[in-house]
Amino acid sequence: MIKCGIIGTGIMGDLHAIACKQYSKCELVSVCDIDEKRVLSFANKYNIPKTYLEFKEMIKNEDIDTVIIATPDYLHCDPVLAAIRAGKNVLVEKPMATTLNDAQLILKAAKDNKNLFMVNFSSRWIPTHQNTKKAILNGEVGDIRYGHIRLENTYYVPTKMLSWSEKSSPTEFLLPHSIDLIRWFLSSEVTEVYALKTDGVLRSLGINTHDSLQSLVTFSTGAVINFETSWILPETLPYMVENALRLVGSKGAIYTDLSKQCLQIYGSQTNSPGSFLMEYLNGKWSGFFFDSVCHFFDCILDNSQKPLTNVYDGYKNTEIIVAMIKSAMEKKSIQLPL
Ligand SMILES: NC(=O)C1=CN([C@@H]2O[C@H](COP(=O)(O)OP(=O)(O)OC[C@H]3O[C@@H](n4cnc5c(N)ncnc54)[C@H](OP(=O)(O)O)[C@@H]3O)[C@@H](O)[C@H]2O)C=CC1
Ligand SMILES: O=C1CO[C@H](CO)[C@@H](O)[C@@H]1O
Repeated sequence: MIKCGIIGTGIMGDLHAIACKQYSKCELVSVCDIDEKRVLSFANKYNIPKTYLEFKEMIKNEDIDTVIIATPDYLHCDPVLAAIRAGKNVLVEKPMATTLNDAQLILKAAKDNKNLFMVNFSSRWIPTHQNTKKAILNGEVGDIRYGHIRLENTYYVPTKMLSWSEKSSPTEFLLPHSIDLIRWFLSSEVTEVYALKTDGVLRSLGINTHDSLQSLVTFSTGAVINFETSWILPETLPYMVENALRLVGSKGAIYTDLSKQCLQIYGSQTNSPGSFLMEYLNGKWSGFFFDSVCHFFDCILDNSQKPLTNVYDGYKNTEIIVAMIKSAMEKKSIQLPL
């Protein structure tokens, strides 16, 4: 039986708790948040016996062997290091870290640890992306030569959903998914990035971060992929996440468009509700986020299974994000590794 503790009781903490509760071999033993009212009501909602306001107190206990970290983007490093050093299995939300220094510390700590470490790059569990990977591996489109991937949010995300948006950015919040997918699809590392960002719309609303970033990224195979992200799509869109890609290979091309999630409802309003992150269907929870968390648990219980994403993926991902932001700030191309 996995004995798990969750750090962070926000939007993602909720989904992790639901996944823990549904996984038959996981017991949700403890939960931590800096907000006392929130942690108590969370524990009450999910029937979790122990609550903490300080993650070090929770982690040092022997009553858990596994820790899930769902704190804001810029607050992953300290709980991750504490959990690794205490010998726990660790699942950390994306991005693994937002600075190269934090990513290096985590890489080193996780390499020295025998327990499981996974970064929740949950997009790899989206069936469309699994099939994209399969098609590339089967050689259906030849070698990927160039392409475009975009992942963007409406204003809702930085202005209403996240209380910490100015301590992150669309680049740090959204591009971890796009970067992880393309590294995975191409089985190749980035050698150079050139990025440009736009600024001003969010800052005029008092949110001190950039609005959008576009980056031309060269991979060691020679492929060049254009990454695009933004936090200023209009809220009148029927969905919150714009999500599409096109990869052109030597023998064909792959197109995906997940923005409308195949469901459009035209009632008094236009609506395209998400239907595959995590949904309660036919009496149980399912969806790609649920599948990625279950995969982590499966790997803990069966050590012949290796997690699909590891600390090195997390490290390279942060390195690329840092390089993109540096490139956009300095208006010059950046060679990798940093
Ligand atoms: N894998 C995926 O598909 C997705 C992953 N994410 C990632 O999940 C992470 C969490 O995002 P989200 O749930 O939206 O954020 P939220 O702000 O909703 O939740 C974060 C929670 O962590 C709490 N917190 C902050 N510092 C600490 C601390 N030191 N100890 C314990 N708790 C703390 C916050 O408290 P307070 O509010 O009081 O500061 C808040 O309750 C982010 O890194 C995000 O990028 C997000 C969306 C999808
Ligand atoms: O990680 C993520 C950030 O939030 C987005 C929604 O705004 C998700 O699409 C994405 O999975």
